[in-house]
Amino acid sequence: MMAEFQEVSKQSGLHPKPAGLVLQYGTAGFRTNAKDLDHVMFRMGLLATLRSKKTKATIGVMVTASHNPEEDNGVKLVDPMGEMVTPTWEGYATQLANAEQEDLLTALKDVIEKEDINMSQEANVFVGKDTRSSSASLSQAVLDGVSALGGKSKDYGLVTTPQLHYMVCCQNTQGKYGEATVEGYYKKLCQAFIQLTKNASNCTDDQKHLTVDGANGIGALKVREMESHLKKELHISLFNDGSKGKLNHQCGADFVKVQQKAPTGIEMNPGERCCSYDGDADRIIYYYSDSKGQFHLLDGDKIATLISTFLKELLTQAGLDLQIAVVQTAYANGSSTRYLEDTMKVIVRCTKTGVKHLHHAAQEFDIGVYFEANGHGTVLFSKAAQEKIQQLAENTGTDDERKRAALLLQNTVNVINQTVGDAISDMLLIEAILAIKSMTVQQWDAIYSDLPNRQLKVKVSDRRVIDTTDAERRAVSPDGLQEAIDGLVKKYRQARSFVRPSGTEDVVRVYAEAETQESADDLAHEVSLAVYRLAGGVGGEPKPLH
Ligand SMILES: CC(=O)N[C@H]1[C@@H](OP(=O)(O)O)O[C@H](CO)[C@@H](O)[C@@H]1O
Ligand SMILES: [Mg+2]
Repeated sequence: MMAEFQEVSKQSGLHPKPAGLVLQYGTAGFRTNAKDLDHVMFRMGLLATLRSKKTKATIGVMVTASHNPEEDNGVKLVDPMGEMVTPTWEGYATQLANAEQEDLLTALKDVIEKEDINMSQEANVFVGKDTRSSSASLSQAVLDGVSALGGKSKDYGLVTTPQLHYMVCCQNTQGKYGEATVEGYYKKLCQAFIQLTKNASNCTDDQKHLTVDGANGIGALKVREMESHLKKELHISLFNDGSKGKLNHQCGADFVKVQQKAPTGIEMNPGERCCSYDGDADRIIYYYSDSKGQFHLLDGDKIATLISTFLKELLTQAGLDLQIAVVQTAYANGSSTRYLEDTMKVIVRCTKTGVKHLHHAAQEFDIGVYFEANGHGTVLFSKAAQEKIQQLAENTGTDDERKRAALLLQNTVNVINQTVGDAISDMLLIEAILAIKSMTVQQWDAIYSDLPNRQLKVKVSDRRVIDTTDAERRAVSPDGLQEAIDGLVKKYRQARSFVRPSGTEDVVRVYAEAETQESADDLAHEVSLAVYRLAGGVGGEPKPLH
C-alpha cells in the first residue's frame, strides 16, 4: 500500500494541478478547455481504480467533451452495468480533481477510508477517447493514473461513448450482454437490425437510403467501420466525416437542434431522411427539408414517440401485459407530452436534465423509453420483461401473429444499447421501425406538430444563484424571478417557459414555447431579460430576436 502511494505521489508530479483551479463534475462529467484537464484525467484514473476495487468490477473512463468545441475536452466515468457513475462518487471526483497538489494523497485516502476499500482487491479499467487532438495525451494521463495505483487497464482507443459503456457492461456480465469488442458491438446490433428489416416488405433502395452528418467526430469513423455488417440493408451517405471539417463546427446534433437548421457540409434532397450525431455519438437528431425548402426537425421527443408507438403495437400483438413509460425532461415539447399522455395513453415522467436522471426513472418500468429533446436516449427493458419476451418467442405453442411480434420485440431488445443513449443504435432502431411500418419521414413527422420553441443562453456572474424545483420547471431563487416568468408566460397562448443553470457551460439556459414562433421568440427574449436583471447578468443586455 505504501508503495502504491509513493507511486501516486511520484506520478502525480508529472500531471500537476494548476494551483487554484476549481472544476465541478457536472451534468456529464468534467468539461472545460483541454489545457486545464491533464491533472483531472490522471486523478480520474486513480478514482476509477478505486471504484473498480470497491465494486469488484470493471469501470469505464471516457475522454470526450461531446458537442463542445474542439478545444475543449472532458471525462465521464462509467459504472459496472454501463450506467453513469453513482452521485456519491461524482462528489469524490470533484474532491479529487480540486485537491491541491500537496493534498492529493489525503484526498485519495479519504475516499479509501469512507468507502472502506480493500486496496489488495484487483482493479480493471476500460478507457476510450474521441477524435479531439487533445484526447490522445489526456487518455494517456488516465492510463497513468490507473497504473500508479496498480490497476489493470485496457485502452480501447477511438470509440464512441456508448461503445465504451457497452464494453463495460459486456465485461461485467461475462459476455451475456455481448462480446466486449468493437467488432462484437457491430455484430450484435447489425444482426438484430437485419432480422428486424426482414419484416419490411418491398423496401425500395430509396427507402433504404439515409444521409448521416457525422459532426466530424468519432461517430463518422465508427459508422463507416460498421457499414459492411449492414449487408446493404441500409445505404448511408456520410457527410462531415472529419476528413476536412472541424468537430461540431456548424454541424452535429446539438447545432441542428438548437439552431433549428440543417448543418453545413451535407447534401439534402427534398423529402429525404437525414440525421446528425453529436461529437461522441451518444445523441441523434433527424430532419428533412420539404419540396418548398422548409426545414423540419425530428428531435428526441419525436424519436421517443415513434419508438413507444412501435413497442406498444408489438406488445398488443404479442398479447404481453407490460407497462411502458416515456421519460422526458422539461425541454420536451409540450405537444409531445400531450400526445403521449392523451392519445397514446402511456405513462409520462419528467425528470431533471441529465441522462442519469432519465435513466434512473426509466428503470422503474417494465419498458422505459427515455429521451432528452436533444436526441439523447434509449430504451430500458426490465429483466422480467426480457424474460417474458424471450419465453414467448421461443415457445412452440405460440400462434403465428404473437410469435412474429415476440420475435420482433426480441430483435428490438438486441438492436438497442440499453446502457446509454447511442446515436448508432438509435439510428438502426429508427430505420428498422420506419421500414417495418413502411413509413416516410413526413408521416413520422405528422404524428403530432411541435409547438414553436426557442432556447437562449444568458451570461450571469454566478449561475448558482438560480435554484430550481419541480424537475427544474420552476425557479425558487433569486427572489421574484419565477413571478416574473409567470407574468410573462400569461401574455401568450399555449405558452410555457423555464430557466435553469447549465451543468456543462457557464450560462443560464432559457426555454420558451408558444403558439407561434414569434411568440416563442418574444417570450424567450423577455424571460432572458428577467434573468439578466434579477440573476446578475453580465455583458450587454440580451437583444430581441426580431
Ligand atoms: C438543454 C440541453 O440540451 N442540455 C444538455 C446539456 O446539459 P446542460 O446542463 O443544459 O448544459 O448537456 C448535457 C450533457 O450532454 C445533456 O444531458 C443536456 O440535455
Ligand atoms: Mg454527447
